[in-house]
Amino acid sequence: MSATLLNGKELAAKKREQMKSKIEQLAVENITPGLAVILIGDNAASQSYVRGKQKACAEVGIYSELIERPDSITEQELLVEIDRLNEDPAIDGILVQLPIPAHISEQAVIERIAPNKDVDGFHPINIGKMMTGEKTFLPCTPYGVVEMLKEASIDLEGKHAVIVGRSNIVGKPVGQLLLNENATVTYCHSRTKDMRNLTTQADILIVAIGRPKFVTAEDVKEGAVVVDVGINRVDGKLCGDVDFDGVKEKASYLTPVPGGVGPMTITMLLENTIQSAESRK
Ligand SMILES: Nc1nc2c(c(=O)[nH]1)N[C@@H](CN(C=O)c1ccc(C(=O)N[C@@H](CCC(=O)O)C(=O)O)cc1)CN2
Repeated sequence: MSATLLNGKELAAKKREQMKSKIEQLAVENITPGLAVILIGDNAASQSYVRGKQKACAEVGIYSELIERPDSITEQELLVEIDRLNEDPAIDGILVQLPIPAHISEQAVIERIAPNKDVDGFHPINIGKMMTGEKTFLPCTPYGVVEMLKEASIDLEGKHAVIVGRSNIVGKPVGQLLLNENATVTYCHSRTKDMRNLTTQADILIVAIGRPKFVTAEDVKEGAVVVDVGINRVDGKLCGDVDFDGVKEKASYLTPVPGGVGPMTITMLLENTIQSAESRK
């Protein structure tokens, strides 16, 4: 069997097209959604993701503001910047591009963003709401993963979802979102013993461990749905956390890298920003 590819690039384009009409509706009420992106330092990947966010905003009609600061910025200076944006009525969403320098507390920064402008969905209040199934801003990558599964009409009810990775921005929340969809969820991580015994039981395998080609065909059950959240650069080429060529012969569905989950991350950020602007009404 060769897996059907879950094309995130195509779904992202379709969703962005649909967003344009929502934004036109908001314009009738004199509302232009606004997103502020804070970029610290000169990490090349972060610069590229931020450029992607700005380009996507322009494409659908979201006003975006880029605040660039050097690595030497203090935590206090950054918090003051966030306070200013929290008060700015033209800004519906604020995000600080991660990672940030080690001398700044990531948690302090996340918690300073007003929960009603936290379009990354990282604030503890929004995480709590996600856990209880209340409407809130969902973290963009996990949100994108679930949207891709739904678009392909993949039934999640009662399915065994195994998550490889436990980061705060992907692993933990994607498990929670799948639990909210009535999947049975198991988490694996770097300290898990006999991981293959768990991954081979997965109907749905989500891989976000940050190691190139970590999951191979031997780790996958025949017919499983495999979602690769990894983005690694090896010898100047992008690859995921899944050995694509081997796993595609065993999985029923598989996300490619690039062109899978990545483009959905930015698209769900746009969705959250529009959702925030709609609450101005
Ligand atoms: N504040 C945040 N920081 C980070 C997040 C986040 O959601 N919020 N996620 C990642 C980076 N990220 C968005 O910020 C992101 C990653 C990947 C892509 C993407 O489109 N990837 C492409 C490949 C692009 C390439 O050539 O490198 C793909 O997979 O097809 C978009 C956004 C960490 N930081």
